[in-house]
Amino acid sequence: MVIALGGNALGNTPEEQMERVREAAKAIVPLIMAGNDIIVCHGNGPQVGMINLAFEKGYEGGYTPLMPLAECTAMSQGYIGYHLQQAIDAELVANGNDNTPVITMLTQVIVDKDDPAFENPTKPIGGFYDEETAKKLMAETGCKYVEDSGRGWRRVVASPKPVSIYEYMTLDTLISAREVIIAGGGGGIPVIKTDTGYHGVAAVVDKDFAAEKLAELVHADYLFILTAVDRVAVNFGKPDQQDILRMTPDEADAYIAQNQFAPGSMLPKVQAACEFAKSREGRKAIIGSLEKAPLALEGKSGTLIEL
Ligand SMILES: Nc1ncnc2c1ncn2[C@@H]1O[C@H](COP(=O)(O)OP(=O)(O)O)[C@@H](O)[C@H]1O
Ligand SMILES: NC(=O)OP(=O)(O)O
Repeated sequence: MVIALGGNALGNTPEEQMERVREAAKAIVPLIMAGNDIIVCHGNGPQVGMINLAFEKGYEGGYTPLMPLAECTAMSQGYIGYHLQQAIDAELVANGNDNTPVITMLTQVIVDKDDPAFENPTKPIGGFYDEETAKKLMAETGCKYVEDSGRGWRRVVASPKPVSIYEYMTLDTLISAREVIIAGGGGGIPVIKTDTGYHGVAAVVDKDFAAEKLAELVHADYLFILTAVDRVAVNFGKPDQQDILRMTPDEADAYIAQNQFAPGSMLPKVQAACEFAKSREGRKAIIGSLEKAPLALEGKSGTLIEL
C-alpha cells in the first residue's frame, strides 16, 4: 500500500509539522497494524518553498550560497522524513508494536530532460500571498505566481512527470524485510540521466504522480492519496457541490473535461489515481482525508477510483 500525504497538511513550522505528523501517524499506524506493507510518500510544496526562500534571503544578506531546487527537495525529505519516522515509531510503540523499523529512503525520481513541463511552471510551492504582493514579487524576481484553488497566490515551478524511481529495487528489498518506509518525499529529488551519471534539475515533481509511479514499481494493490478533504467533489466550493463516492477512470475523464478538478491541487490526484487504477485490474486508488484513512479502507469515506 502506498500512501501519499499532502505537504499542505504538514503545517508551516517545525513545531506545527511535528504536531501534524503525530496526527498522520495515528491514521497510518492502524493500516500497518492491520498487516499492510506501507510506503509513505509525502508532499513538500510549502516546505521546499520555505527552504528555497530561506537560502535566497541568506544569499541576499551574504550569509549563504544559493541552494538549487533539487537540493532543497533533498533537504525537505530529511526534514519531513525525520519527523514522520519519529511519529510513526512512537505511535507503533504506543500500540504495543516495538519491533517494526521505520526508515526514510532518500529517493531520486528520474525525469525526462525534454519534458515540456520545464517550459511551463505549474507546481505551487511555498506560502500563500495576496494578489498584490504576488504581482510585486513576480516583477521583482521574474518567478511565476498563480492563484491556487481559491487559497491565495503561490510561486509555481516546473513539474516534470516521473519516468522511474532510481531506488525502487532497494525499496522492494526493504518491503520484504517488513520495514515501514518513507520514500519519494516531495515527489522525489528530480534527476536526469547524462553521460556523467544522474544530475539534479530545477523542478518539483508532484508527489501524487511520484507515489503512483512508486506504487506500480513495487506492485502495490492500493494507492491512498490523503489530503484535506474527505472526498473529491464536483462543483467544488459551489452551493451545489456534490461529493463523489466512486468513479471509474472513464467517469473521471468526463469530469476532467468539464474542468471539475483544480490544476496543481485536485487534478493531479485524480489523474494519478486513474493511472494506478488502469495499470492493473483490481488495483484501487482512494482519495480522502488523513483523519478518515482507516474508514476509507473500509469504504466508509473517501472517493474510490477503480476500473
Ligand atoms: N473538485 C475538488 N474536490 C475536492 N477538493 C478540491 C477540488 N478542487 C480543488 N480542491 C482542493 O484541492 C485541495 C487538495 O490539493 P492540495 O492542498 O494542493 O493537496 P495536498 O494535500 O497534496 O497538499 C483540497 O483540499 C481542496 O481544497
Ligand atoms: N511535491 C509535492 O507534490 O508537494 P505537495 O503535495 O505539497 O504539493
